[in-house]
Amino acid sequence: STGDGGNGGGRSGALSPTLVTEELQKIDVNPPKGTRDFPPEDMRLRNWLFNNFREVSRVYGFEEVDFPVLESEALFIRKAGEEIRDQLYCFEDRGNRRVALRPELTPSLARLVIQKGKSLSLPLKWFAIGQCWRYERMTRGRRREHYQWNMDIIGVPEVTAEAELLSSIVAFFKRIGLTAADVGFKVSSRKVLQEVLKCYGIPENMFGKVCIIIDKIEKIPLDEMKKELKVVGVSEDAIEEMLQVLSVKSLTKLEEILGGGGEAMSDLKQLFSLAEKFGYSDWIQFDASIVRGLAYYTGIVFEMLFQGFDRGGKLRAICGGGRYDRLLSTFGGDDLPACGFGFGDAVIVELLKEKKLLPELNVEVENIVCALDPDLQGAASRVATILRGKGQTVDLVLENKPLKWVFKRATRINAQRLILVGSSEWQRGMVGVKDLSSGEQREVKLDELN
Ligand SMILES: Nc1ccc(Br)nc1
Repeated sequence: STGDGGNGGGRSGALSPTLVTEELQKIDVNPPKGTRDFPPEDMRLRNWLFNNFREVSRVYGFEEVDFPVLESEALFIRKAGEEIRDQLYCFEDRGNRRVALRPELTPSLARLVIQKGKSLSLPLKWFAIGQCWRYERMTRGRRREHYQWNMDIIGVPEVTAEAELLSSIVAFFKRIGLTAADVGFKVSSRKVLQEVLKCYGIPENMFGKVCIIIDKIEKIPLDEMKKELKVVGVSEDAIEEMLQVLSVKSLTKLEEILGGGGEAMSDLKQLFSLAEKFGYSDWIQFDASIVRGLAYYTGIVFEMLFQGFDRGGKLRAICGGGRYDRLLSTFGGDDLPACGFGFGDAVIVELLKEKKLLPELNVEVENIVCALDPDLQGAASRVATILRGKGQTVDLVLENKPLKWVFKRATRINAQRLILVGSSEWQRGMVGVKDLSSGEQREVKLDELN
């Protein structure tokens, strides 16, 4: 530090009375409610997870992007009643601007695409890993931040985009040891319900309202739900058929109800056919019920959509995504076909714990270098620099410590070799090298050290 020894440098020198008072107040050393620290052992797991996200994104030819965690609040204020709006982590900054910590990444991506406009050559295949926020009353004790991996394809109207994204998530699951027996994807299309509603003359602008009511299917008695649907103008027959469709778990059955001519059926058939070619048919199933939560839980209205789930049925959705062709125009841009998913860092870790698939990630270093007396600290620094120049990891002992302490540290940091810089050896251009697994000890010429 180039601290001037003043109060700011935290070094010796007269402390002003205010600092003395402030210094004495004990601060809360825990992170803010709903947030996490990542000490080394947790950071190793997070890096392992994110490196898998990144490796899949790289192999699929996606480019990494990022955006500010702080955005204008207006980016996330869409239709009223959306859960994401109620939980927005928003405030007024010192310039009296309404800002918010991003609750999701897709609106920022849409903003950047609009900003870049015609300068972008389509299709875009972008990925991001970013921290997202929500402000929930802590009564529910849930987290207020998580990290999300997003992959988005902009400019491809065909179902091939959805198929490609699903393939990338399957590739990720396989990389971390999960199989189709552990997880799957429920796939559907909002067009399924739309076609049913259309048959009964329900206008498309009613879709959101109907979804919100249908989403209560497991929370309120059926006749209560039917009553609410009737209030918004859905007939008894339409309700019966909708409920029948919502329980359908196979494309064949769906075709019997909808007939083969509609867009929903052709989209879904194409997706399932592509899944077979990609080799992940075992991972996906049709499930109209996921359409229920469309209208509000993410704010982005998906056309075709998918949701990764654990087959044990104990956990919340692992990931979710789909097509959102109309998002850009909600921000005043020209619409472009868009498709993407979000994958949080919490549920997947819970699942890996349950499956005993969490990796053993120990700290390890190749060398610990120690001067045997204070006059050789410079020599030890030189040895460390030589090894580091060869790309080796080195923990350099920075203080005059007894050997017992050095061995203890070597064990704790899982060092493979101990390099001892002693006076007589150094005179002869040598250092002591001890292999900490075999115990073998030898002298090595400095210029032969590798
Ligand atoms: N959207 C969102 C943000 C933060 C958390 Br934790 N969960 C969901």
